[in-house]
Amino acid sequence: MHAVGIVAAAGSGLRLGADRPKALVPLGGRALVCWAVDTLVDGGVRDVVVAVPAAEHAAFATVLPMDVRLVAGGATRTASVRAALAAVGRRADAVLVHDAARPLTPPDLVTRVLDALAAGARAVVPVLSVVDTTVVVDDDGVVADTVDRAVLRRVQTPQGFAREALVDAYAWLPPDAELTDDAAVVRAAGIPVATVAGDERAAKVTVPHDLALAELQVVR
Ligand SMILES: Nc1ccn([C@@H]2O[C@H](COP(=O)(O)OP(=O)(O)OP(=O)(O)O)[C@@H](O)[C@H]2O)c(=O)n1
Ligand SMILES: C[C@](O)(CO)[C@H](O)COP(=O)(O)O
Repeated sequence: MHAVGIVAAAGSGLRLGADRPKALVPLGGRALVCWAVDTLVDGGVRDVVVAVPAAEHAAFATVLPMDVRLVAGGATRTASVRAALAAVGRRADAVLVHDAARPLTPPDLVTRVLDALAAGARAVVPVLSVVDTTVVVDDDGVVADTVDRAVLRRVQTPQGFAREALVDAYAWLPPDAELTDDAAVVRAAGIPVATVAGDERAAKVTVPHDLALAELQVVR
């Protein structure tokens, strides 16, 4: 199977509040985006396209290896992945979409996703169970209900797709649509999404505390 990786790295990182785009923020001395690319490459996905903020192409080109292709991302994650997908050639059977914001994702998660695709899944996401009691809160901040968490899962990346399924789903999606992940795009297009076990180490760096935790994992 020939798999191409897409790294969504064009976000600004408002919630992190750093002095540069989140994907360029250092972790253990290396930009988050470099960790994300390494995860894909170490997991066996050597052809990688990275969606970067249009104005930051040069800065990303400086930190990333020469053979990684850069494309200008969009205003939303959906638009960024759409732009990167346009750069994926027809020779690819599979596409793995990963967040730059998940720097410590172990390569064996990539392997699990690839294995599920090789076994016939057209779309696959890594998921984790919900470990806390989970409630619905009304507009006044009052608990309205307790949810049956046994059926809930937290969704991570990399998410894997048969290339044609992902291309067809994005072609079907209205141009200005914004969904939080790519599994939602293919599901909206009617394609079933399988799951594999996620990994807590694939946690997303969203707020400053997440980066501090990631630094603790890097400095052993
Ligand atoms: N226009 C965008 C927005 C997000 N992303 C990417 O999607 C991933 C997940 O998004 P998130 O963690 O929410 O990143 P940001 O959008 O940068 O964060 P914030 O919402 O705090 O600004 C990140 O790797 C981010 O770079 C992207 O490629 N293009
Ligand atoms: C793609 C993703 O990381 C899967 O969990 C997530 O949906 C990104 O969402 P965010 O709210 O933009 O961080």
